[in-house]
Amino acid sequence: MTTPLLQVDKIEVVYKRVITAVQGVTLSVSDRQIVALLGTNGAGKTTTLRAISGFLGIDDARVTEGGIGFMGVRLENRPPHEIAKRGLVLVPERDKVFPNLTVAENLIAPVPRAGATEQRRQEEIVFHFFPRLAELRQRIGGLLSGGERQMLAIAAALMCRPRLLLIDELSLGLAPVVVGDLTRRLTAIRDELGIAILLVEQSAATALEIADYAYVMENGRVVLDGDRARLKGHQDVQEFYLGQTGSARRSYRDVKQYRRSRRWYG
Ligand SMILES: Nc1ncnc2c1ncn2[C@@H]1O[C@H](COP(=O)(O)OP(=O)(O)OP(=O)(O)O)[C@@H](O)[C@H]1O
Repeated sequence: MTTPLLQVDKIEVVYKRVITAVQGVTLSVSDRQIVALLGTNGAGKTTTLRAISGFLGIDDARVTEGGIGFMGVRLENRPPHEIAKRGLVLVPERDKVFPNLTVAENLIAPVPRAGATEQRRQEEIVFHFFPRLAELRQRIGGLLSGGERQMLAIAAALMCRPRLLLIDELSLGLAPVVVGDLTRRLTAIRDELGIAILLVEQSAATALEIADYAYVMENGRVVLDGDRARLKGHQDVQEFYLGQTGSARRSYRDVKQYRRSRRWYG
């Protein structure tokens, strides 16, 4: 069996020394794989992504148990710039682009020390996947639509030549047609550049369109995982995350508690 690119092993994350947000989370991403992290509000998805990308410190949080390995190197509690330098780049949920910089300036902002030739070469690659951004080169970030902003954020991350792209909430606030367009481009980026992607999503329907494998989190733990086919066919996922209700209406809580006790103890 090949070693995964990213291996998160039983991590616990604690905010402000008292609030445990993530407990015993184990997940892995292999080379060229698209993996989704699903779950409702407060499940611990963003915290997990921040733990992987090193952005816990700004919220006074730490990985207090377990470990995070990336290409054989332990990265838990390392600073974000060190993690990014190793090829693990985050597209955050908020503050994705610099509103006062143009698209072109936003693109070179993450790689200020790269030479002009290298910057142009990377820009060409980025414009191949997002031709719309080439048309918008001189537009300032603050005037872009939500979809264009998401494109620019992914493009700026690509300028750093990542091995693994971490995307927090790809679809949030975007129209389905825009999301469909973005997911097709992400698949192309994976196929053509061989970049692996870890995607945090509240919309299971979006994530399961493109993910090879997915984990479902609840209350800081992974409660379910499997390949796309398994999760799409799983009754809990269909009912509570894909919104396909069965004939008998049951309460979310009752069904979940019954299933979970069956899964864990039965
Ligand atoms: N800065 C913080 N300080 C204290 N607790 C926090 C902080 N950020 C998140 N938490 C707590 O950690 C838990 C997990 O939150 P997290 O944001 O990781 O969930 P999520 O699955 O990403 O949800 P959402 O989709 O709403 O962002 C929640 O209980 C939340 O209250």
